Amino acid sequence: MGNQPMSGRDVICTGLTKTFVGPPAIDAFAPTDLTFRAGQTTALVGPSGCGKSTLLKLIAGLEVPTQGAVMIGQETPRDLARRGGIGMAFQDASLLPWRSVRSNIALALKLSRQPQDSAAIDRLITLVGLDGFADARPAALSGGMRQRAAIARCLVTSPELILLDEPFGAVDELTRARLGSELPPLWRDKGTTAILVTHSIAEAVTLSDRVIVLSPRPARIVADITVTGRSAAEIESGMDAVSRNLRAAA
Ligand SMILES: Nc1ncnc2c1ncn2[C@@H]1O[C@H](COP(=O)(O)OP(=O)(O)OP(=O)(O)O)[C@@H](O)[C@H]1O
Repeated sequence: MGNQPMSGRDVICTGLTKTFVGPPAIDAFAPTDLTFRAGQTTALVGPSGCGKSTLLKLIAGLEVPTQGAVMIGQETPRDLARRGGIGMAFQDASLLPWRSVRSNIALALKLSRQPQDSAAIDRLITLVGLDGFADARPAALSGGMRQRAAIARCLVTSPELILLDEPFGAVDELTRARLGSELPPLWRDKGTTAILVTHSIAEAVTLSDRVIVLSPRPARIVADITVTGRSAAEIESGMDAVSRNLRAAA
């Protein structure tokens, strides 16, 4: 958490499509225009297999669109990722198995050419509830602990854009609730743009400013819901709108 984030810019998807050539050939999306606003947290929800993770990977620069483009200002995702501007925590956590938790997090700083900041690393390790496991290797952690280490790794560089795929999928309910309330302010306060994929309607609404509901594959946007606030009534009304639209799209 050493550096200030790069100035926030919208993430703009224009005419995006993705077809996996197969066999079988799979159209993951209908042509999609979508702008993720700088500094906002947006959740993507939709039925299993509709293309949420594919969209996240296109925005990460890990997949190449069949048509269309993703741009962040004048930069492609690959440009931004190359200079450490994208933090990712994907389902498989992808920590380096031979490195400890601390050293995996430190590596993210090194790769984005930022100074090592052991106090910031320790603070994040505490925040994600991994005190006592800083020197443990990933194999000695549970799936949920690995996910939390990946989230700490993704936040340590203060990237302009963070991408979270089922960030709390393997985490128990209590930890999920704690992380859900303690982590988002960390990126919100820095003006970070965040995009997350989740199957949990409650998680989508409580973590985000906006929820995009996608149809079954090939995914198209069926609803774009603004979460108006964090009061119980506002959260419930957001959850109601998301679940109504999910049912209607099914
Ligand atoms: N590398 C790939 N090669 C071929 N097909 C793929 C590939 N990645 C994803 N797909 C297909 O694209 C479709 C969308 O997959 P994706 O993982 O994006 O869905 P999702 O909405 O994230 O699903 P879930 O909610 O189950 O994680 C699926 O039919 C999947 O089989």
